[in-house]
Amino acid sequence: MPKLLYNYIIDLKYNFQEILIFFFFALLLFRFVEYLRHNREFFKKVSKIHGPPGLPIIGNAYIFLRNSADYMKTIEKLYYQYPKICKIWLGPNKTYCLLSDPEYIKIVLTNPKAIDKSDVYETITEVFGPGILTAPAKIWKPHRRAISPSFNKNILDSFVNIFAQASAEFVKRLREVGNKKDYDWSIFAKRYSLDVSCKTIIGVDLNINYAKPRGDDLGHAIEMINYYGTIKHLKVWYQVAAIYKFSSVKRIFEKYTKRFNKITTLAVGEKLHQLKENVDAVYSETEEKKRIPDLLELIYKNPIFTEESLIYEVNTFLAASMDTTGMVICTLFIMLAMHPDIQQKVYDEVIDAVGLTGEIESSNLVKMKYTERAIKESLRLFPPVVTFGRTITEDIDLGDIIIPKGMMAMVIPSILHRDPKYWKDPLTFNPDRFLLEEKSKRHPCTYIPFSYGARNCIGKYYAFQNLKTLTATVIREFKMCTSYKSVEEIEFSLQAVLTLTHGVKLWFEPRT
Ligand code: HEM
Repeated sequence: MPKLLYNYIIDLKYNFQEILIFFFFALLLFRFVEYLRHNREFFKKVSKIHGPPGLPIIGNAYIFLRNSADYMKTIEKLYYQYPKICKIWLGPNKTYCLLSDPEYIKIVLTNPKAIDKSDVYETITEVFGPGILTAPAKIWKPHRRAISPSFNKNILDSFVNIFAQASAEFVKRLREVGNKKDYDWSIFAKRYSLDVSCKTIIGVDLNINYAKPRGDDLGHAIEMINYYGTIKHLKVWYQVAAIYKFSSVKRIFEKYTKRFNKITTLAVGEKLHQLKENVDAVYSETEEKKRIPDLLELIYKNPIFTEESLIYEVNTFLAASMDTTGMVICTLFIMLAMHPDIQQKVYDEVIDAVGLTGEIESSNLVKMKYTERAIKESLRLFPPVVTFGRTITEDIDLGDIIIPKGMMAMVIPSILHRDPKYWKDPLTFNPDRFLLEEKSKRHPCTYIPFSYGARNCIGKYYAFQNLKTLTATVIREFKMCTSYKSVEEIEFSLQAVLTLTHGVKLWFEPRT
């Protein structure tokens, strides 16, 4: 090839590359300008909400390029730096407002324009399907209506028997390993919680393994899903589909998602088969009295549910109850261990209500008012659901400011519950904050461990009955001890459910 022609082709090739690059950036700029023009109204409204200055395209994402323990500190800083409401940009389609004013929180959480969940729940939906925790408003409404009657007081009180039996198993295990100081009690507590959930929700015993927690598939799968789901969400680079697609995080996450779904699909399928076979079963009066129908049995006949949607709901209940309740068990026991005087009061109340060996029933749980206040105070300092969010589907007027349609509202109970503006000596563990006369002095949205409004936690009463039963069973036989000295020492990180950074430093000494 003559040299001249060769040079000409090389030049053309490079020019062609330059032209391509030029067009690529021109297109990007054009799309960005179009995006700004199209969303002019939105940006105008958003600009009235204060927040940290953002960079073009990535907004405030640069602030969060750290690990999840630092995320909490960064968000806390923003919470106090921009009072009442703070705007946070995490890219062109991710505009959040962090709400810290209780009245704003109430307006949003009770607003029909804020029923849909925010993008924080995408990963949970991927795993568990659109159960009522994550479902969009049009599925959520009829499903919640159909499920709610099964969460009535009588039915949940009938579960106390199951909680008491499982608590006795828990205590049996404590007798064997309770004095171990380096034992991972969070796994143990979560196994207890999963065990009772399987028995009350699907009515099956999946042989949740207390003795060898890591060997049990279902519980381990949920933990892995939580862990890798959080990594996926918090590490900004995994938001780039191409990076996530080829990552080991995706591979492991999918492996455990499959494992979890295989187990629950099988269990629900078998249970539905059994229910359909026994549909005409007639029970004698005494049998009927003894029978404790599980939640699946109570809802499966409703025609709005398909077998697939029942699996989604069961998945949701298992996931929503295991880690939350498990974590409260740990933080409540740590708090009691750290405050021997309060532990003694709970012990005295339990002995008054049920004696040293009496059976625990719903009728004596009602008497445990101080224990209930201790659980509430523990939920104040350590709300297991660290954050929750809503997508705003129409503009919401907060009185002095508007949250525009398309924004996502976030609430962080773990920060709100320690805000000195609403809580005197916020880091002091004091169950008497929940005496009626004290409670009536506060705005209802200064304390929201179970959220607020139509999409609040459906399992709140269930959780209290369960926690009271377990606490009463354990405290009758053991003194709870911890090496934590103060609330300040107990750090936690921002995962789907609160996780203690330095572990659960608990052990149990038999009462003699
Ligand atoms: C102490 C334990 C618990 C805490 C702190 C807790 C907390 C919460 C919170 C904060 C929400 C709202 C999340 C949001 O707004 O996005 C929620 C929703 C939910 N929780 Fe719980 N939960 C607990 C136990 C349970 C239990 C035991 C069950 C089931 C047996 C359960 C089932 C649900 C369900 C199904 C939802 C979704 C409700 C809806 O959107 O209609 N939770 N929970």
